[in-house]
Amino acid sequence: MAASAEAEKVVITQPVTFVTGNVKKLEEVRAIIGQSIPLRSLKIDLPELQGEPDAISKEKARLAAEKVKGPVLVEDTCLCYNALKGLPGLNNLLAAYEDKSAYALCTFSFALDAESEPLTFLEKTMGKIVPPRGPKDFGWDPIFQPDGYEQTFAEMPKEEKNKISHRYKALLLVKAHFTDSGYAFEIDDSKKNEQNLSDKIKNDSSVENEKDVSTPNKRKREEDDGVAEGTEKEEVSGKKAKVEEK
Ligand SMILES: O=c1[nH]c(=O)c2ncn([C@@H]3O[C@H](COP(=O)(O)OP(=O)(O)OP(=O)(O)O)[C@@H](O)[C@H]3O)c2[nH]1
Ligand SMILES: [Mg+2]
Repeated sequence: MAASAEAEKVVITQPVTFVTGNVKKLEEVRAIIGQSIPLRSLKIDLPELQGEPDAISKEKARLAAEKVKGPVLVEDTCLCYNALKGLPGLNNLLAAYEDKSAYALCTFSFALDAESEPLTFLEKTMGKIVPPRGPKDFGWDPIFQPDGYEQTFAEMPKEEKNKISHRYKALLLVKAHFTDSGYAFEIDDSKKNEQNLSDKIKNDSSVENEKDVSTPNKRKREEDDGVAEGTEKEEVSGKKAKVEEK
């Protein structure tokens, strides 16, 4: 168990593990959260789930908490087109529609442990789809221009995107929850400097490296997102990995 209830406060004895395979996301989450929540990261394979964003996110958090055996944060983001009734879709599908408005939807879920009901935090940033402008190193950033701005997310300095993005707004809710919840982090000195859970990962089959089980499409997306093989060694070391038992 990562946490135990004590009168009003909940003691958390290990950093929150942000489970993601996306290095660009991780960079932004780290920049936005700063030192406000003790955080480490882990890339593990979780099934691609179908359904409503909050239900998908909760289930993803539950599965992640089972594997990590401690508090986890997970995130899913999609670009939703109003012309397609909020459905995520491909950019060229939108060419047939006059309405280019869209929103970036970001859903975080936090689970204290595998037994606790995950909490979900959802936010959006409104904007429109434009022909690509700016660096192409993060997903759809070049084609999304937020309302009130002349630049696409890709053209903006990172600090600017991180002040207005879907991810920033959703993380504000996460941070507010941590402030209000009475969580008390009491982390061993040995765990304090642990940036990535991979520091503690050993060879085993219970947590697979995502790269081993990627489908070709997922691998293509990972390459687009800059997390293809060899670019994220600090996140997961070894072919197969296991979270060390507490
Ligand atoms: O231009 C972008 N700006 C963003 O701010 C952003 N956030 C996510 N994405 C992309 O949307 C797809 C599904 O995202 P997604 O939430 O399923 O992520 P993922 O599967 O890559 O990682 P994870 O689920 O392991 O955390 C992936 O291609 C992500 O790269 C973004 N693209
Ligand atoms: Mg995903």
